[in-house]
Amino acid sequence: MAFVFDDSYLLLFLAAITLVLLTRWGSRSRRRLPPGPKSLPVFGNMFSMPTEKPWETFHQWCSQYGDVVFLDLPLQPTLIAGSARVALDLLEKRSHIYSDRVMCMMDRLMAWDFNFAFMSYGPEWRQHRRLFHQHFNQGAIDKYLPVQVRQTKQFLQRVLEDPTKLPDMTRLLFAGTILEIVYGMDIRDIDDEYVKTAQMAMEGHSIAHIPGVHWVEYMPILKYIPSWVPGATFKKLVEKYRPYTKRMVSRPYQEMRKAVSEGTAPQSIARTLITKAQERSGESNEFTIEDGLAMRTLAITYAAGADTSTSASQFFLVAMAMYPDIQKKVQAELHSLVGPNRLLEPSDLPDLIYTRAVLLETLRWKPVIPMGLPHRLLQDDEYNGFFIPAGTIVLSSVWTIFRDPEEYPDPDRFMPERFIKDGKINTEISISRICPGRHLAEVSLLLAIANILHVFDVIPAPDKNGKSLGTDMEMTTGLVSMPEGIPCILKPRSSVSEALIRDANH
Ligand code: HEM
Repeated sequence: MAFVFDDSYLLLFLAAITLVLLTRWGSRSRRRLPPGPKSLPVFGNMFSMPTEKPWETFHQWCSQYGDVVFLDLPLQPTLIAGSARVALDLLEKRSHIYSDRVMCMMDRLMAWDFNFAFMSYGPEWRQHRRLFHQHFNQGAIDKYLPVQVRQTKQFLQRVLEDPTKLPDMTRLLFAGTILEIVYGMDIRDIDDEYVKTAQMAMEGHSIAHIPGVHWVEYMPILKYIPSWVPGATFKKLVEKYRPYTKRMVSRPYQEMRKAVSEGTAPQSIARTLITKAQERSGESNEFTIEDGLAMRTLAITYAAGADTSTSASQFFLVAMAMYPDIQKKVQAELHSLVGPNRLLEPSDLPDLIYTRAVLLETLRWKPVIPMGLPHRLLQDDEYNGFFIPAGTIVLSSVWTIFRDPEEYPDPDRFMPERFIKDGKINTEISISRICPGRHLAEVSLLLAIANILHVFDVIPAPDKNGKSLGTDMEMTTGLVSMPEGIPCILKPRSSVSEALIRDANH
C-alpha cells in the first residue's frame, strides 16, 4: 500500500512519537546517566548537535563534563568516549557488547547498506570481513608492492610536471593504487569517470554521518516524505547521492566479470575472485551469492581506503610546509639511509624511524576520522557508576583522545619526537587497531611521504591574501576530514633529484 501523507497521518504520527519519547525520557531520567549538555524534555540534545566540525564541540563537552559524555538524542542515545582509558575500557575490554555497528537510515537510503564497515556484529559482517582479511592481511599485501611503487613514481612525475595540483594528485595516487590492486584499473586522470562517481558517493556517505543532524534518524518514518516538502533536505541529499553509490558498487565488478569471460581481465583481486566464482557456477555464468559477497567487499576498499589515505597525505604536506625544521630532519634521515642517487624502495621502509614518527604524528595531529566510527552497545551496561542503555552509539572522540595533554604535551604542536624513545618508535597507536586496511595504508603512505621528501622540498604558498601559513589549518567536516586546501608547492630539491624523478621507470 502506498503511503499517503496527509494531515491526519501527520498528527497521529507526531502524537505517537511524542508518547514514545516521553515514556523513554521518563524511564531514563530515573537512572544515573553520564553527564552531558543540558537536554530538553522529549527532544533531548537534538538542537545542541553541531553541524560543523562536531569533534571540536565534543572536545569542549569533554573538558566541561569529563571523559564520558552522554547525549540524549531521540531513538539514538549517544556516548562520547573522551579519553584513551574510556575507549579502551569500553571498546576493547568490553568489545563483546560494544562492537555492534549501526547502519544509519541515511546510509540505507543512500544505498550504502552494502558496506560491511557499518554492518551489525554478526555472521554477515564476519563473512565480509573474512574475505577482506584474506586479501589485505600482513602476509598478503607484499604482492601489491609493485603497484604501490609504480603509483608512487607516477605521482612524483605528475607533480614535477605540475606542482600546483596537489589535492588532485594525492587523490589520484591513492585512488589509483587501490583501484589497480582491486580491479586492475589503470587510472591516469582524476577526471576518470569511476573516480568521480566514487567521490560523489563518498561525499554523500560523509554527509550522511554528520551525527544528529538528519531528522530521519530520529523519525525513520520521515523517509516517506517527498523531497519537495519544505525542510526535507535529507531527501534531496538522498536523491542526489544514491545513484552514485549504486554505480560505484556494481559497475567495476560487472565490467570485470565481462572481461574475465572474454579472457581480457587484468591481474587483480577481482579477477581472482570472479574466476573462482565462475569455476563454481560453470557454464551458466550467472551472478552468484559469491559474486555478491565479492562485489560488496571489494567496493568498500575504495570507500574505506582512498579518502583516508589521501587525507593523511594531505595533512602531512601541510604539516611539512608549516614545520620546515621537521622536514629537514626527515630529509637528513632519508639522505643518510639511501643517499641522493636513488629513490626509496619498500625494503628501505623498516629502517625509517623519524619518517615513520612523522607519519604517526600526522595521524595524531589531524586525525583523519576525528570522531572514530560509531560502535553500538548491545545490552544495558554500567560504567563508573553510570547507566548506559542498550542501543547507545559510542563515538570515540579521537580528536580529544589525541589532544590529551598528559599523553601528548603541547598537543597542538606537530612534534614527531613524541613517538620516539631510545632511537626506536615507541607507541601503542597505529593507524587504527582494528582497521583491516592498516597494513596496506602504512606501506602506501610511508613509501609516498618518504619519496616526496627525498626529492622535493615542500614550500608554503602564500594564501590568496598574500599571507603565509600559520601553524594551524581548517579541516573539512565529515566522517573523513581533509585539510581545506593544500597551501604549498613541491619543488625538486636539486637537479639530481629532478633527474631521479624523470628517469624513474614504471
Ligand atoms: C590513513 C589511512 C586509514 C585510516 C586512518 C583508517 C582508519 C580506520 C578506522 C578508525 C576504522 C574504524 C575502527 C573502529 O571500528 O573503531 C577503520 C575501519 C576500516 N578500514 Fe581503515 N583506515 C585507513 C586506511 C584503510 C585502507 C587503505 C583500507 C582498505 C584497503 C581500509 C579499510 C577499512 C575497513 C574495511 C574498515 C571497516 C572494518 C570493520 O568494520 O570491520 N582502511 N579504518
